[in-house]
Amino acid sequence: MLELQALNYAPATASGPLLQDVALKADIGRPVLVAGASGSGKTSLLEVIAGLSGQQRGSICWKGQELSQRQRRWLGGMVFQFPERHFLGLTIAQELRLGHRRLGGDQQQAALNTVGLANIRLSDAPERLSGGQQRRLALAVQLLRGAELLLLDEPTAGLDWSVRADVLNLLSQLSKQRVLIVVTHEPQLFHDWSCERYQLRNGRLEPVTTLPAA
Ligand SMILES: Nc1ncnc2c1ncn2[C@@H]1O[C@H](COP(=O)(O)OP(=O)(O)OP(=O)(O)O)[C@@H](O)[C@H]1O
Repeated sequence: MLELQALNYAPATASGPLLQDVALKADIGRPVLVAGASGSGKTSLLEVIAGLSGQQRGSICWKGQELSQRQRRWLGGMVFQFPERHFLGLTIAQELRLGHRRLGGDQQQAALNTVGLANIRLSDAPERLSGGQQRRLALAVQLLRGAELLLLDEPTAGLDWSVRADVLNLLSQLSKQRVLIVVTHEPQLFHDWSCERYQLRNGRLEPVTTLPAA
């Protein structure tokens, strides 16, 4: 459903290519996990897929059609590692309405329930939520937008183990109906996750069959 071919990304401000000859396929029901050390290019990869950056070479196709950078911005539901840098709403309710302008109370509550935020106060500022809750809120906005492609940057970073398990369960559930790509520097946390696994090293992506040691 999503297919990247021979992707090269080399912004003018970098001394060399950040992504080189990247190929990847992702489909509904089969989430993709990309592991990589800090600086290997994980966020750059998601940003190019989401149309926040443009590649120099290669193609990104969705359902067999090549997409422009602008079309990718529309398609991709990016959940940043630090969503608080991207919040626009002054309250949680306003933030949710970015995903759906005429949002009814039931839809709002359903989205919050889905991401495990059933009991938060909608009149609070999004910044009052914990880091893990902020990522869930950002995810709820993308679900309300109806994003068919979810791109998650380090969804487990900085969470304690019990919350991590909830996040992994949530991602598994979401991947049954959407194409999902997760990048992480802690792939060991995903050891029993059913997914396609890749390793990113210095901008080069390789499929992996065994996980690196924890
Ligand atoms: N626009 C840019 N211009 C120059 N260098 C960049 C640009 N974007 C990213 N880089 C550099 O490219 C490398 C890869 O960055 P990227 O953020 O994609 O890595 P990452 O794997 O997500 O790292 P981390 O896990 O630390 O967030 C880093 O060395 C970064 O400083």
